[in-house]
Amino acid sequence: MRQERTSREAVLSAEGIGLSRAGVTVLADAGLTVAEGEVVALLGPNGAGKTSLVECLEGFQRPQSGRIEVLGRDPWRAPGHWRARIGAVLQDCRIESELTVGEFTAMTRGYYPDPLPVQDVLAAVGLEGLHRRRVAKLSGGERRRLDIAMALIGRPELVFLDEPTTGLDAQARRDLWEMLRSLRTDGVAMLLTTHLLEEVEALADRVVILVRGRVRREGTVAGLRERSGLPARVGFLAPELTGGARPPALSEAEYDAPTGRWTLTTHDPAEAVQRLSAAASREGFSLLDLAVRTPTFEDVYLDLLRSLEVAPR
Ligand SMILES: Nc1ncnc2c1ncn2[C@@H]1O[C@H](COP(=O)(O)OP(=O)(O)OP(=O)(O)O)[C@@H](O)[C@H]1O
Repeated sequence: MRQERTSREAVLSAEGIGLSRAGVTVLADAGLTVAEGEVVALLGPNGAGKTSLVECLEGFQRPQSGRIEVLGRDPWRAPGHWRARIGAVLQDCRIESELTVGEFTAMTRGYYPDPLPVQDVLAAVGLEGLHRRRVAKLSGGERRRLDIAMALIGRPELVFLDEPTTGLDAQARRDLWEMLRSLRTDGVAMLLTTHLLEEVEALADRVVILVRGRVRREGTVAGLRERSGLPARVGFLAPELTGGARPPALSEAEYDAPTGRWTLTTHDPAEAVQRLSAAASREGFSLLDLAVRTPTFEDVYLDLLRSLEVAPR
């Protein structure tokens, strides 16, 4: 497997991680690295072992085998001041408290040696107007923003983000991505676990794909897309052609009778469009609503999973 590496210093590295629970192999020889200022997305189907791997990296689970180093320490044995250098947005951390947002934030600041000012951290997640609101009264999306604020309040060098934008509306999600990108520019490393492939495209420098406890693919979004070899699709309407007798240029095209739409599958969409235009003027048919659809990262990921799930380990 080709790996795209960075020359920046690794803040997190793990190799050969093996973990079994109740006689079930959850992780087998899993490993990954995250460098300073790098966002790595950990992807995989439900039950692949993502949360278990992240819990090992956070020091909440102890693997039976392998080596982990996070900010220079083994997370399982690391002291309390190590934890203050790390932020975590857990899948289900929904804070419950009778305190107000401002009081809760001020209290959390007390756990860190050099925390952000209350106003700054609340403004960063768009909660500055809710300073006096009780935490228990926040909406789902507002609580998620508070989870994120608490993960960032200690100026972490590394942040674990487990489905960070769950429950956020479209604008809040985009605002959070923007904020995470600026943290990355400041050198903060992030390990992102998500099922939202749009989020991966927006944030991740590198993607690690875990299937049945093993890392099966690693690379950039662009690199994985390039290696996928998936074709593009060129679609159009040609009202003069009803799918019966077809010009030679459309011999390989699919025709969908209900919509009247033709689709050509090709690895060279520019050439296909040129060939179609030439055929259309030669044979006298129109090319309406012409659209070229290149594979999305979701197409690439699903295709990869299909090939990995059927392939032997
Ligand atoms: N304590 C445990 N006892 C038994 N099985 C466990 C235990 N913890 C995890 N597992 C199993 O290990 C596998 C990996 O679980 P994990 O939660 O790490 O997956 P995941 O990739 O995070 O899944 P999801 O995307 O659904 O959150 C699952 O099949 C799960 O049932």
